[in-house]
Amino acid sequence: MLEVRNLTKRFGGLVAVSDASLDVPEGAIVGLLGPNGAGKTTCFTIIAGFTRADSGSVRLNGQDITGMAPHRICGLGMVRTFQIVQPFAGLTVQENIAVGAYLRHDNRRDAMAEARAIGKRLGMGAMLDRPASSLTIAGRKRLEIARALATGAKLLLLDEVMAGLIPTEVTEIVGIIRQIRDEGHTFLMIEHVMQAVMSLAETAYVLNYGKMIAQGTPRQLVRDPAVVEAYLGHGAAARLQEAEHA
Ligand SMILES: Nc1ncnc2c1ncn2[C@@H]1O[C@H](COP(=O)(O)OP(=O)(O)OP(=O)(O)O)[C@@H](O)[C@H]1O
Repeated sequence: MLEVRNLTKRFGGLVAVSDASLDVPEGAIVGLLGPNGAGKTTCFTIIAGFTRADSGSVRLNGQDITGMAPHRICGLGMVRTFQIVQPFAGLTVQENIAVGAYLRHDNRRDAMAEARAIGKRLGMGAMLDRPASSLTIAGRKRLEIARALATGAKLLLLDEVMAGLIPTEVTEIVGIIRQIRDEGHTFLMIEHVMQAVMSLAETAYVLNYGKMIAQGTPRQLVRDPAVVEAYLGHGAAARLQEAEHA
């Protein structure tokens, strides 16, 4: 469904993303992992059309969307969420979700009806008429997913939707993502919460200093010495093995 090939993005002298490629098959949940500053969010901003890459290409359902504007990409069925969730504080939760729905509905009544249905599906029924400013972090993360879903996009790029949540809230969002996938959606997700990655992603990619250093099942990746060293530093894999055998 999504084919990303050889993306490179420089900020001055810093190569934030370097020749990175990945694939997301339809119906999959794919993880994008890596330590802080590895280039994950920059990859998302390029894929979703918010930044232009210096080189490389992005194809969605076979169509070349490289350099296309975010709203056009969204219209073709792919949308991203943001790590720092910023709802329209003066609008209700339902009105915030409706902002996404206006992409495919040109009148308020239909957009609001769609927003209500999606909010209920995501367990937000009791919050719909409250101002978005009253939501907890967990509520805001749900709202972010709801707003993305309301656009009608089938491929969702989730940027750290579990960050800042307590374990029971993580479990709830994991359940919601699984439910949305079963209803016919596909996910590429940046995630640091390993409990969520382990239980959701069938496959994941690991970025380090902008380069894709590994791909595999989450279980394979946590045992991959290159991945362990990317997170814990040079020599960490050997030290961990020694400690295990001591
Ligand atoms: N607009 C920008 N201008 C200059 N440097 C940038 C810009 N955006 C990102 N960077 C740099 O590019 C590198 C990759 O950043 P990015 O936010 O993509 O990493 P990340 O893997 O998403 O990190 P995190 O897990 O901390 O969110 C970092 O060194 C960052 O400081």
